Amino acid sequence: MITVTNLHKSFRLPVAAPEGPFRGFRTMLSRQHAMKHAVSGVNFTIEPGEFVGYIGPNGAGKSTTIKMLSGILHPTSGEVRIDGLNPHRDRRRVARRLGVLFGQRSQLWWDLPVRDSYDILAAMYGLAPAVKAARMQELTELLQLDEYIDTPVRKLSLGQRMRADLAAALLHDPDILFLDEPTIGLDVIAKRSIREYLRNINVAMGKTILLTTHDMDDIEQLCSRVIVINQGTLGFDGTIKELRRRIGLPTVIRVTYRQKPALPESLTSSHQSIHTNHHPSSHTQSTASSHSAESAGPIVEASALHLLAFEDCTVTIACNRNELSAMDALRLLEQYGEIEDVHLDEPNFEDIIHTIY
Ligand SMILES: Nc1ncnc2c1ncn2[C@@H]1O[C@H](COP(=O)(O)OP(=O)(O)OP(=O)(O)O)[C@@H](O)[C@H]1O
Repeated sequence: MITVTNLHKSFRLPVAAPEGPFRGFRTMLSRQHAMKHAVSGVNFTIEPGEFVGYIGPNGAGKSTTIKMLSGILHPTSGEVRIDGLNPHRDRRRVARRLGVLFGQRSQLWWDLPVRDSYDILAAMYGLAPAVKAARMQELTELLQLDEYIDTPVRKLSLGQRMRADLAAALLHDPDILFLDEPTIGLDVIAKRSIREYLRNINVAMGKTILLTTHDMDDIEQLCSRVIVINQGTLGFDGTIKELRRRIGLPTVIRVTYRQKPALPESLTSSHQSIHTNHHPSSHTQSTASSHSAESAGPIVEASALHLLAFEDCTVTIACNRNELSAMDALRLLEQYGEIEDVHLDEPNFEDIIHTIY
């Protein structure tokens, strides 16, 4: 189990010297310093087997937290415990339980064939030859290492390099993985396969995973729970479903009737009154959708059903799922004519995140 209690990390930074010649040099010599509070009072607990997304905008404090969790940085105050151990003080014992992957930096030896990096890492972890062989076999099957195991790391594609790094993080069979942007820069196909591996590592191998990423599809497809950090403090900790509910962005429902429906006054009078941050995805764009996309105002008003557009036989409404289920909304709409086609457009997860950053 991972516990983080009132965690703080501040960096002391020199204050920039006034404009003028040799500014950089004068800043270096300056005795004036300011404190940068990268992480301020963060608390969370992660249970064994969880797959948790740790997200936030650039500079939010994600990497700093991961570095404190893995013992690379010492907290200014507060506490981190990995199965009761302090990652800074018990670094060796914690290192055996942890696998870490930094997507932007490889832990493999650049000029050596991939296989040689695993030999070095196995020696560093003191793995017995039989144990190492068994691990390599398992990882080769899981991550298809065969195709490039004898290739120098510098010659691998980014997708292959990420798989090779993932194997390196798993070689000593840690219980916990910290993954910092494991899909960064990958194309759609490579992203899909890395996600598949990660899901397997979590479900089949039972590893606990903490994942930081800027790719909201990673979070939506992999994580059962999401923790949001912004300017060093936690803004949300819960499931994606709870996050959707909390933000309350509307679901857009587009209904096409067989004939032009007779909408009641109460509904038509709600036309134009909607303000939403909802940006429908491209495949659902319609006149009504672009209407809603253009108005980036406050989150939808309290009333349950709002008319966004009414053109010929097509009616587009927004409904707040906290107040009315999509089924109930459809039952209401059914009263005004025979429905031919229905399209449901859930709030885009990117939009939800956008509202809390
Ligand atoms: N060693 C350091 N010295 C000074 N400031 C630092 C140091 N490391 C991080 N910071 C600052 O702390 C803040 C948090 O940085 P951190 O790298 O944790 O953010 P992040 O959420 O991982 O961002 P990104 O998504 O861009 O990687 C930033 O303002 C950063 O400039």
